Amino acid sequence: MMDIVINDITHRYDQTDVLENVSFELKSGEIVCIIGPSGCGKSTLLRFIGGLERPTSGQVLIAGEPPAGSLNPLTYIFQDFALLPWRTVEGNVSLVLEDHGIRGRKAEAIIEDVLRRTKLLDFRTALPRQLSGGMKQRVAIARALSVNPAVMLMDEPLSALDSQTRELLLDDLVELWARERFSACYVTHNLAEAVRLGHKIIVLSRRPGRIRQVVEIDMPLGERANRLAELEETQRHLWNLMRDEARAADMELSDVA
Ligand SMILES: Nc1ncnc2c1ncn2[C@@H]1O[C@H](COP(=O)(O)OP(=O)(O)OP(=O)(O)O)[C@@H](O)[C@H]1O
Repeated sequence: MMDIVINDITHRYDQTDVLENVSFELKSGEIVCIIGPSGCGKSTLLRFIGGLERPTSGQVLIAGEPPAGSLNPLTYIFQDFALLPWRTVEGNVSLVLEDHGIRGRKAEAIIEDVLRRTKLLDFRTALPRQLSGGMKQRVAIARALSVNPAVMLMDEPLSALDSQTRELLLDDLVELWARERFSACYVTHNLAEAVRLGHKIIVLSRRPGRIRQVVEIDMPLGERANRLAELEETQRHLWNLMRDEARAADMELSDVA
């Protein structure tokens, strides 16, 4: 069980204030979504949580232990899948295991396990170019699961997909969560995704990103697909919070261009 405490993070790059006094908790078994207008610091925040960069002030505190045998407690999943085109599905998964010195029988067992959990067993020898976008992202998810992460750090993982594929993968993620109760910090522009997946939704203001509101949703994840009408109200509330900020951020970006 591993919880993450984001404690009063403030950050600036050169002249740019990016984040201001951001604090929240990511509890084990919870999906926390982060939404906010373009450029408000969502990806930056995720990099701090993953330890890729350090904030100007504030800390990311880790409480508890990652699961036994976790090779990489904080594991990213990106929008662009980041698969090696010349490696098969299983070859792409085995690559991260090789990075951790895991080969042979042990690697095969892990690969088989994660491909089963992501319903990719029949595609193990396929190359990325033979796969749809949705399947590629499933491979990326399988690869992330193979290191037995404590928390998955997901940066717009479904944004490159068309809306039907996105819907299918949302279902997959919900099903996976129902089985495994993984923890995730999930950055998205898509409010519909946030209300389908988030136990907690952190709404950031435009840059410098400050927390405007933390919206908690009690409805079990597994029921949400069938109770969209009830979620619509929350989604509208989120959009009301975001609209002015998004519009202002939009104007700012068009000035620069
Ligand atoms: N390495 C860096 N050096 C300087 N500025 C940076 C760096 N990385 C990000 N920024 C700036 O910090 C701000 C926040 O960027 P970030 O990518 O975290 O925002 P975001 O909310 O994820 O944006 P989007 O929703 O468009 O992906 C932006 O103004 C960006 O230009």
